[in-house]
Amino acid sequence: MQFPVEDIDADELARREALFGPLADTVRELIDVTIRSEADEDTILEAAQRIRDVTKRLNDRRCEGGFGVRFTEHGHMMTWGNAVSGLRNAIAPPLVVEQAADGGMCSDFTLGAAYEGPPGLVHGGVCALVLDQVCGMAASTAKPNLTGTLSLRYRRPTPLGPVRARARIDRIEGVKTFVVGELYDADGNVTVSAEGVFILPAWARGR
Ligand SMILES: CCCCCCCCCC(=O)SCCNC(=O)CCNC(=O)[C@H](O)C(C)(C)COP(=O)(O)OP(=O)(O)OC[C@H]1O[C@@H](n2cnc3c(N)ncnc32)[C@H](O)[C@@H]1OP(=O)(O)O
Repeated sequence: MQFPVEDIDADELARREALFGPLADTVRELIDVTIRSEADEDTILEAAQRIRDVTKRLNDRRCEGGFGVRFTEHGHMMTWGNAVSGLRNAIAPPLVVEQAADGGMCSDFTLGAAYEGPPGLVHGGVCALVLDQVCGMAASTAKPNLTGTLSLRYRRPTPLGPVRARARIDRIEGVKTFVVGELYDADGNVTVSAEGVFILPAWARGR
C-alpha cells in the first residue's frame, strides 16, 4: 500500500481545500437535485448536455486510479477520495468525525435523498458504510487498522435527515481491536448497532 507525500505547505493545502471542497459540495447538490428535480424536459436535456461538457473539461487532466491516502510534508493526512468523509468525494455525505469526550469517535451529519433505501429511510448498506468508517477511525487513532469483521444489528429504521454515529474501542487483543458503534436518529434512538474486529495488517506490523 502506497502513501505518497506531496511537497505542499499549509497555505497550498488551504488553497486546495478551498478549491476542491466547494466543487464536491456543488456536485453533491447536483446529485440531490438529479434525484428530486421536477423541471421540464428541455431543462433536463440542456442540463445533461452542459454537465457532459464540463465533465469533459475536468477530465482533460486527472490522476490515475483513486485519489489514495496522501500526506503533506508536515504529516497532514489527505483522505480526499474517501467514500464517507472525502473532501473531494461528492458521494460522501460527507462526515466530519471528531473525538468524543469518552475517547471514541462521533459525527453528526445529514443523509438526504441520495442515501435512500426503503421510502424515506436510509439504505442499510449506507448505514454499514458509515459505521465501518467511524468504527475504523475509532480503531485507528494510533495505527491503521483494517476492517476484518463488521457485524450489524438493524434495530429500527433510520429516517433520512439528521443522523449521529458514535464508535469506541471495547478492547484490544494483540493485533485485533474490538470496536462497538451505533447510529442514532434525530430523536436520539439507536437505529443500528455495530460490533467490529479491526486488524493491524501483517504488512503494517513492526512499522
Ligand atoms: C488510515 C486511516 C484509517 C481510517 C479508517 C478507515 C476505515 C475504513 C475501514 C475499511 O473500509 S478497511 C477496508 C475493508 N477491509 C479490508 O479490505 C480488509 C481485507 N482483509 C485483509 O487485508 C486481511 O485479511 C486482514 C488485514 C483483515 C487480516 O490479514 P492478516 O494477514 O494481517 O491477518 P492474520 O492472518 O495475521 O491474523 C491476525 C489475527 O487477526 C485474526 N483475523 C484475521 N482476519 C480476520 C477477520 N477477517 N476477522 C476477524 N479476525 C481476523 C486472525 O485470526 C488472527 O488472530 P489471532 O492474533 O488471535 O491469531
